[in-house]
Formats: sequence, structure tokens, C-alpha cells
Amino acid sequence: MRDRFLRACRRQPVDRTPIWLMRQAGRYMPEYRAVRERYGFLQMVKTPEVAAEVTLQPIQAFGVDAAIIFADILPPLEGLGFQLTYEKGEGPVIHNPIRQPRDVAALHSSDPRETVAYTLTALRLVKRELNGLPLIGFSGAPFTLASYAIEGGGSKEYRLTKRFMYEQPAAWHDLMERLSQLVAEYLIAQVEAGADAVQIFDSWAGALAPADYRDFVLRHTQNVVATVRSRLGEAAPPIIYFGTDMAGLAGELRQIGADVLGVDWRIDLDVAWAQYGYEHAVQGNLDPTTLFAPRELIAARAREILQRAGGRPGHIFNLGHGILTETPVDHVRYLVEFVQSFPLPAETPALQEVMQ
Ligand SMILES: Cc1c2[nH]c(c1CCC(=O)O)Cc1[nH]c(c(CCC(=O)O)c1C)Cc1[nH]c(c(CCC(=O)O)c1C)Cc1[nH]c(c(C)c1CCC(=O)O)C2
Repeated sequence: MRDRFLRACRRQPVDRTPIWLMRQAGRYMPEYRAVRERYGFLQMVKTPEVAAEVTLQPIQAFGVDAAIIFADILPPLEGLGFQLTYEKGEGPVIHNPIRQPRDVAALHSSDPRETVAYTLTALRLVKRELNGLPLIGFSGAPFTLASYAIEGGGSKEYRLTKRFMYEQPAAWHDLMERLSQLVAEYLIAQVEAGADAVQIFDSWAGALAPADYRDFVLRHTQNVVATVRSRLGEAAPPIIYFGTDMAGLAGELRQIGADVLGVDWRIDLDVAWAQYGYEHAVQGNLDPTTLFAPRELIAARAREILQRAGGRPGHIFNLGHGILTETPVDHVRYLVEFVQSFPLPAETPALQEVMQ
């Protein structure tokens, strides 16, 4: 059953719980570091043969149940006019961030089929090598992209982003509309290039108060999902929406229209699933730091997650956020084998029913 990841996204029964890991291709792998020695990170992303090779590394090393295209959420912003570099130890830097409404008006309109053609080519190359194993395409979500575009890099408090949102609502919504269009077009292009599912990374949306998510973000996230669905029709793939620290946003997440919702480790999987509603599949939710712990603890935590999922169709095992640099490779292999050999528990009653 090579399509068990896609079946789980659609909440269809599977022979065992599928597993893949966010950021599964990365510096914790010696094979990745060997390639990275010869290229800069952006150069790897922009060279389709290299991006394809690196995408396949965790498939070959661990036999995970899905591939995710090797790329990053920020390169699509270059087409709008942002200057992007990755600095050692600092992560991404945008050198001309948005500071005023006129910076939004001055953004270029861009067609991701041209500006991010390298990732579309990489998807086509990888697809040929996968023998039917599902391939995941992805994009940053409008809010998380806007936060990088405004802060110019990572942030703890998102002060500039929130101030811009509160003080310049018209320019904010203009920026979010431009980003939503870019994201939707980019996801559609990835599906046309061979992606079987798409994940929208809203890594930092958990920094928002629910009222701010509702007033400044929700409609744009909904537009992305609705546009992908309506333009692709029957060919629309499962759509995964992922964020961290989202436990307080359940009511909003339910309205996005995604098929699958990501769950981080700050909430028990069954509690999150009951709040998100069983019409969604869920993906998660091991703390990535657990992979540094002894094997017995990794097994105990993974077992608990699988038991909390309760054999209900629609659970995809993953970490609650991307795998960390320096994670021991043999612990990753151990986790994948543990999950893949875990017998699916007989379906337990829904938490909602138990609590009634
Ligand atoms: C916020 C964000 C980014 N990028 C991404 C997100 C959303 C997911 C999340 O919240 O983790 C998404 C991403 N970035 C990368 C992937 C590849 C696919 C995968 O294997 O999951 C994916 C899905 C590769 C990468 N993206 C980056 C690397 C490391 C680059 C290197 O080799 O130096 C990789 C493998 C760089 C990057 N890119 C970004 C940061 C903050 C950094 C620096 C942090 C770091 O160095 O780990 C932005």
C-alpha cells in the first residue's frame, strides 16, 4: 500500500499509520551535509537535479511514506521583488522588508511558473523516481510569508508585523491578497508538476490572538484553499494546513477548509482531534526534541501518540515541527521503524462520545 499517506489524508482505512517527518531532508543527515559542502542552500534549491537528489535521501535512508520536495518557503518572494539571502547561523534574511504602505504598492506581480520554475522542474524529476510513493509540494501561508516580508527575518514577538496589521489595515489586506494569489498559483503549479498533496506552512500564525487571526488572516487562508480546490476541481489534492502553537485557534482552523490539520506537541493528539472535528485528518505530533532522548522514551512517546489516535482513519504520524539539526540519525530510523511496525489499534470511540 504505497498510497497509505494519501489514503490517511482522505481518512480512508490503511494497513498501518503512515509516517513522514517535516524537514526530513536536512543537515542532520550526513548525505545532505556532503551535498551541502559543495553548494549554498539557495543554490541547492535552485538546481533541480540537486534538489531532486536531496529530496530522495530520506526515502532511501528511512523508507518514510511520503517525499516532500526540497525547497523553502521564501524563494517565491523573490519574484515580488524581495532580496533574500540565507546567513550562516541566522537563517533567512530579507534585505528590503516592507515598512510602509507604499512598499506594498511597489511589489511586482509574479508568475511562480516562471520565478520558481526550478522547484517545478525538481518536482517532475523526483516524481519519476518515486514509483508511486506520494510527493508533497508546499508553500508558506500568507501570514507566515507576510511576517518574513515585514520583519525581514525570524522574530520572537512579531511586533513589526502586528503593528503594520493594526495601523495599516488596508495595506495589510492588500499584501495578504497578493501573497494569497501567489501561494494559490504556486500550489496549483506544483500539483500540475506532480505533487500528490500540498502542505501550507503557517509556522508562526500561533503568535496571533484568535480575534486577530479572524480579522486579519482567516479569509486569506480560506481563499488559498478555495482557489486551489476550485481551479483543480476533481484533480485537487489533499491540502494540509500546519502551524505551531495553534491549540487556541481550533475554532478558526475548522473554518479554513483544509483536509488535514497539523498538530504540534503542546496538546494531546486526541484532544486536538476532538477540537478540530473528525471531518479533518490530523498530522503529528511528536516533539522533535524527543529524538534526542533514549530509545525507550522515543518508543513510549510514539506509542502514546498512536494510542491516542486510536486506530481512527485519518492519522499521519509526524513531528510537531521540523526535525532539528544534530538529531541522531539512528534515532530517526528507530522512530520510523517503530511507527511502521506498530499494529493499528482497534478503533476506539471518539473522545467527544467518551466525554458525553
Ligand atoms: C519557517 C520556514 C522556513 N522554511 C520552511 C519553513 C516552514 C516550516 C517550519 O516552520 O519549520 C519550510 C521548509 N524548509 C525546508 C523544507 C524542505 C522540505 C523538508 O524536508 O521538509 C521545508 C518544508 C528546507 C530547509 N530550509 C532551511 C534549511 C537549512 C539550510 C542549510 O542547509 O543551511 C533547510 C534544509 C533554511 C531555513 N528556512 C527557513 C528557516 C527559518 C531556515 C533556517 C533554519 C535552519 O537553518 O534550519 C524558513
